[in-house]
Amino acid sequence: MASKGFFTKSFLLYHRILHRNLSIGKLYRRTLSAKLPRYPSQSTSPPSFYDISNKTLVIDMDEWLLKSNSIFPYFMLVALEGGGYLRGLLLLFSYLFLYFFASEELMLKVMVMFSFCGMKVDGFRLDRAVLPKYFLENVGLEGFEVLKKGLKEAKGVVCVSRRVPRVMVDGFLRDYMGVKEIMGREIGMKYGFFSGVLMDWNEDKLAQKMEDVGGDVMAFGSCFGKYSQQRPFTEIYTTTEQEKKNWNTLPQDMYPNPLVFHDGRLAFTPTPMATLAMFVYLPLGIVLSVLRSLIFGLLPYRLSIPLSSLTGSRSYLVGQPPQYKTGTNRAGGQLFVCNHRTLLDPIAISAGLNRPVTAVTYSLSRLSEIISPIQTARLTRNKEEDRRRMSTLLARGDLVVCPEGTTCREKFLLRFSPLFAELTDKVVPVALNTRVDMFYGTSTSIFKFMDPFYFLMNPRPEYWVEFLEKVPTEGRSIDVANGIQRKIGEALGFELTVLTRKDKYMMLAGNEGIVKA
Ligand SMILES: O=P(O)(O)OC[C@H](O)CO
Repeated sequence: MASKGFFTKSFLLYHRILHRNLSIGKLYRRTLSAKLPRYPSQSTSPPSFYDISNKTLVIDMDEWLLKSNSIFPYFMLVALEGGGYLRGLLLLFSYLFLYFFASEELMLKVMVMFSFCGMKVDGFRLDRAVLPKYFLENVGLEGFEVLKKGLKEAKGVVCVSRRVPRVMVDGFLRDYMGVKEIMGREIGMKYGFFSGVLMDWNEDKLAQKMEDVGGDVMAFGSCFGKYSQQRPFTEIYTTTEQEKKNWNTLPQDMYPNPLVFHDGRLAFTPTPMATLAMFVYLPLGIVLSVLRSLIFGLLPYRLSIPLSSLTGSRSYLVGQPPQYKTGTNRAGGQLFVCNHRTLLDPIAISAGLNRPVTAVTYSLSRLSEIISPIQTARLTRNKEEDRRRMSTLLARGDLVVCPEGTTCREKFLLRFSPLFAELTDKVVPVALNTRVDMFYGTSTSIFKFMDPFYFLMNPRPEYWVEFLEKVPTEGRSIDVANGIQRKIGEALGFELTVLTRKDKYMMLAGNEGIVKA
């Protein structure tokens, strides 16, 4: 009897909490939007946005900066990239289940729980390595203009994330938007792990922060309760999701800091439906990946290229591959110098030439070496030793070198290490590009050996190979290397940088990317 009473009470309590979450949460949002003045979406700047030198801007990231209010994809990225497929699947099912009856707050708490519970705090880098790309792709130009003006002219700018926890937005706001004052909800931690419990929003902390920064406060996106009651804001601007649909997306060339590096396997925004589609496709993707690996590993190119195109992959050869001819070089073979998109670059070049080549690498897993259809040789990062190894290989036949030393996913070229220019009289620059639609075939994680399989797991992976005019290697090797970087950059329309492998690994993985020889 007692237990029956207990269950009845528990059920009623559960029902009351659910009902409160369900109705109050939604009502609050409606009242909030209805009360506040709207920022007309067709206007390029808010009405009295002239002199803001004595003002503090409080910008709600979710409501004002981002175009779409849907935050599920960011949690799915954390779950999949930080936890794995099982965690992703749990998050997806719980979301789909709760979608029809839970309040926004309840959904948020569940998403945080499934994405973070048990994840290590130390070394959590998803906010810097993975999430910024997706936030950037969702920034509305109109909202961004306000932030940009604020950062340039206002007394202070505080960016607030009321829904997405601070630990997820910090890297994006700090590294890519240039915001220094960031406030968001915290996630509980215990013994160095995230507990997955989402803490309540701390209005007092925000009020204190605004007091510290000083000046009149202008709010964008949402009203900030306590503070505005004590000291009314000078202006409040809000907008609706419907209005934001008409906003423009921030173009890539307007990113305050360019997105050169990012990590993570997913190459699409994991909305609930897109994630579901990926899970359904996954078994077929694995079969395709194995099949394509076997095709390229066992068959000659004249058969493997048409056969793999039957499986959906595409390769394009632009320009005429150089004729097989030795003599002009001091060494025996030709030296092909390419930009680096994936581990499969040398194979793509070999297929374009329709003859075997040797590839030099810095960090190839044993598995990749074993299954590689072309010969590979390791470099050591010791200049003299690498020069000796490359010269020996070049004397034996054609050699492919990727002087960037690491892959780059975006339209940028990293610094070209000049050692290759000291080996031979002429080199053949090769411009490479790839396209993936579901998974990236590169990573900085410990599962790097899976990189080529992920590339081949895409429904329609694509490779472009363009052989450029031979270039003489006269003059200083660094000038030759820069000249070839420029030529490849022009061919691809990519931007040149002086960034290195070390820069990439420091940013994405927190190490220098050094692999034992
Ligand atoms: O895995 P990445 O992107 O560091 O590139 C690996 C290169 O192939 C090293 O030679």
